[in-house]
Amino acid sequence: MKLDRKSMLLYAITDRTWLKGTTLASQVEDTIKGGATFIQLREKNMDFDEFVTEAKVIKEITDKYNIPFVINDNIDVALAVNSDGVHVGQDDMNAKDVRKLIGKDKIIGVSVQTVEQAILAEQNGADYLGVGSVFPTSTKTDANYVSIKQLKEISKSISIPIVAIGGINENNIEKLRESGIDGICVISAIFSKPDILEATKRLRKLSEGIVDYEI
Ligand SMILES: Cc1ncc(COP(=O)(O)OP(=O)(O)O)c(N)n1
Ligand SMILES: Cc1nc(C(=O)O)sc1CCOP(=O)(O)O
Repeated sequence: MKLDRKSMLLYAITDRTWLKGTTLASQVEDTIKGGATFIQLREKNMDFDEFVTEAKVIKEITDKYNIPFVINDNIDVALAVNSDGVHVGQDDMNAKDVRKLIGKDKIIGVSVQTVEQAILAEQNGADYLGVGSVFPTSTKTDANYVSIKQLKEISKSISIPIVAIGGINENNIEKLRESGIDGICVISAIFSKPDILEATKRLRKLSEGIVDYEI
């Protein structure tokens, strides 16, 4: 799948913390109906078989709506379900080695916190970058803070699309205007909400207002 910059607009990462009797699949479908443009399946405590089973279910939904779907960290799961790609962090395999495993047509996203990491990730063949944490977050306890100034420097230093991540919500998204990002990436601002579809709709409208390309 070729990555369209506009598909970065509202990037949702899954989290089962707030399932509240429903399924992750129905939550993912709600967020897509509300306007999410990209889905990442992030599972930190799941064995391979269960992860693959879950990923297949989510992929059916993202395929139905033609939304890019990547797997967090686990390249074997990405290969097993033929996801559109993978997202890796600084402590994971680098993009060059990931590319050798998943092939030239897949999407590789890389998390970065510095200009140096961003330039290297682009040189290594990353298709997009996730930059954060731009605000305090309780979703990822080991996240490193990246200022808006650093975010702007990173966006100026590379030509691949970037999303900001970490603690972004309806009240602070405006601070990301003119930071050079192609979209926002959120977990709790969508999945912790009682009405995921409506929360996504509001974030979608707000994210359309802060990016500098035509929707
Ligand atoms: C789009 C996006 N950006 C950043 C991250 C964080 O990735 P990483 O640093 O590997 O941390 P974990 O998500 O693995 O805890 C991400 N997942 N997605
Ligand atoms: C998964 C993740 N990565 C981050 C990074 O800084 O790289 S922050 C983060 C958590 C994002 O969740 P929320 O939108 O609930 O703050």
